[in-house]
Amino acid sequence: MKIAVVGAGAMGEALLAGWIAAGTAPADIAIVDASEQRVTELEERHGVVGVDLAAAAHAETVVLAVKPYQIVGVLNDLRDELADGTLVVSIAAGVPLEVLEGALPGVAVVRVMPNAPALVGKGMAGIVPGASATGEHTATVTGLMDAVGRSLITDEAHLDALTALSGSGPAYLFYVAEAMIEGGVHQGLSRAEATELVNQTFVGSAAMLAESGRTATALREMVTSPEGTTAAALRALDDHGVRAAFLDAVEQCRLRSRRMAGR
Ligand SMILES: NC(=O)C1=CN([C@@H]2O[C@H](COP(=O)(O)OP(=O)(O)OC[C@H]3O[C@@H](n4cnc5c(N)ncnc54)[C@H](OP(=O)(O)O)[C@@H]3O)[C@@H](O)[C@H]2O)C=CC1
Ligand SMILES: O=C(O)[C@@H]1CCC=N1
Repeated sequence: MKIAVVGAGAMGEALLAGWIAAGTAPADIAIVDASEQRVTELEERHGVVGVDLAAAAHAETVVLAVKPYQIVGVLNDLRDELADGTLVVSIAAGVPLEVLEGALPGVAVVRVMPNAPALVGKGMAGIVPGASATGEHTATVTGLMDAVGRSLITDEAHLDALTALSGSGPAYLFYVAEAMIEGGVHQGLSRAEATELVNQTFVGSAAMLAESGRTATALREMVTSPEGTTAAALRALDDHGVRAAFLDAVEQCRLRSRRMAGR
């Protein structure tokens, strides 16, 4: 078994589905979850194999995808079961290497902050290798994350801020999409029409950010005709302090990530 995902919730499923879409055989992926029903659901949906933690501990790479407050319990259960040479990856927000490595002395550990678009091969992940992780371990993790999007090797000191942009960021964008759809409904469009208009506007705008080689500012200016409709809309967003709200949201997210670790 190549990969074991411990905690097959929203992000665990996004990663394993992304890996399968990228060519990993489902039989090479094992899952462990507190809920038997969830295991059966994912076995049926993806063809992966449900195992217990002792079996998962013999995978080449064990990905810990439980909630942050559940990690320590899992680490304690895992410690005596881990096979020699197993690489442990934690995707838990806010749980520092100090805690992970303290619970698994001598084990190669890598911290990763992935994001939900890994599900569709467009993820963005931050990677922080622990003290016992070799270049080969880091390359393994980079390979796993690049298979479902892109990755960046960073310092642990920057991981809370990275979480506040790419980790939680998809939720901010879905929130903006929801609000725009609501705006369209308020202006008389059907919900289906508004949804199609907004979803495709996100797809097109994201493609421009990715492919045009231009900055967000240049692209925003391109849409904003002098004395035009967009300028009127952006003025309303500024009047409502939307930019400041985003600055604060990113800060609150970073602080929450820090607080989760008790730092
Ligand atoms: N959601 C996201 O977009 C992202 C999440 N993350 C990180 O991923 C982790 C998981 O988040 P998310 O997927 O949203 O959370 P979920 O609650 O959806 O997933 C966690 C899963 O782990 C299960 N679980 C709990 N305890 C155990 C255990 N002892 N052994 C095995 N499975 C267990 C849970 O079961 P039950 O519900 O029954 O407790 C649940 O199915 C978090 O640490 C989060 O910080 C990182 C980046 C992005
Ligand atoms: O909301 C959370 O805590 C997780 C971590 C990053 C995205 N979701």
